[in-house]
Amino acid sequence: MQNPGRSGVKYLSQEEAQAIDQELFTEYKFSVDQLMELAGLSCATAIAKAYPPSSFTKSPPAVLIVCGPGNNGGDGLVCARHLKMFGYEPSVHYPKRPGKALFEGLTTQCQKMDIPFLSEFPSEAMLIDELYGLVVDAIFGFSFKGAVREPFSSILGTLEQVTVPIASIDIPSGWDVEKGSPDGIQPDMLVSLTAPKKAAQHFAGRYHFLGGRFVPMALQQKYSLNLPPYPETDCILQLP
Ligand SMILES: NC(=O)C1=CN([C@@H]2O[C@H](COP(=O)(O)OP(=O)(O)OC[C@H]3O[C@@H](n4cnc5c(N)ncnc54)[C@H](O)[C@@H]3O)[C@@H](O)[C@H]2O)[C@H](O)CC1
Ligand SMILES: [K+]
Repeated sequence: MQNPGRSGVKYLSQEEAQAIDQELFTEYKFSVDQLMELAGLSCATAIAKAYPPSSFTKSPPAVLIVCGPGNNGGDGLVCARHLKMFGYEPSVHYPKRPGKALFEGLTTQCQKMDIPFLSEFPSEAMLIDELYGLVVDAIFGFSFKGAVREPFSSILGTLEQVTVPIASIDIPSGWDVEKGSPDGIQPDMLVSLTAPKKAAQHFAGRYHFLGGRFVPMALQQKYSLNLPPYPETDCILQLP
């Protein structure tokens, strides 16, 4: 059944998001690193559009990127690398690292670009507000389920109190993928990848972007995604 949002675009259930993801890999033969690169680049591009370095009150424009244990965290690492290329000063916190070559490679790339990895998460929201102009939430994506486990419950508790804007990749972390979470973090930006998930209907921040311009038309049609056209060669588009 279609579930069109304000722009006519379909909002996906958790099951649909995972099915499309699987089909991209098994039927369409994309590799995870290919799509992750495009996803992370989309997020960095959306950030650069909404929060250009000149809009930061401090120079250099410092960004804290919090990465989780799955592919959403991988998108965060790619995003950090592109933000550095775009002139930002990213720092990464990556407390639960999967022992897989893909993530180890992305971590090394960041380290070799002098992106610091913080071993401790700043315990006070005030400290984050002082040191950074933006937080990127790359903790959980569409596979999140149940109550948040440590260390991410403490991290999200702190992020609920920060006053600098939060940019969430794909889903605001800690939110139920379909129902959202009124008490959770309230990001200022959401970059929905492939298509927005149902939780995005509860997003109340200023910037909602669609990114991940990699879904072949046949797959878009199969799932009735009804995606608006991306402008020219852009990898992102802003949703109303
Ligand atoms: N097709 C696309 O659009 C693409 C999207 N990408 C990104 O990938 C994520 C989905 O990645 P996945 O690895 O399936 O899952 P998550 O990152 O959401 O997290 C899984 C990870 O988290 C752990 N976990 C789950 N629930 C909890 C909990 N309650 N507490 C603590 N930990 C939890 C779980 O054990 C796993 O370790 C998608 O959203 C996009 O961001 C791809 O990059 C490209 C294709
Ligand atoms: K997220």
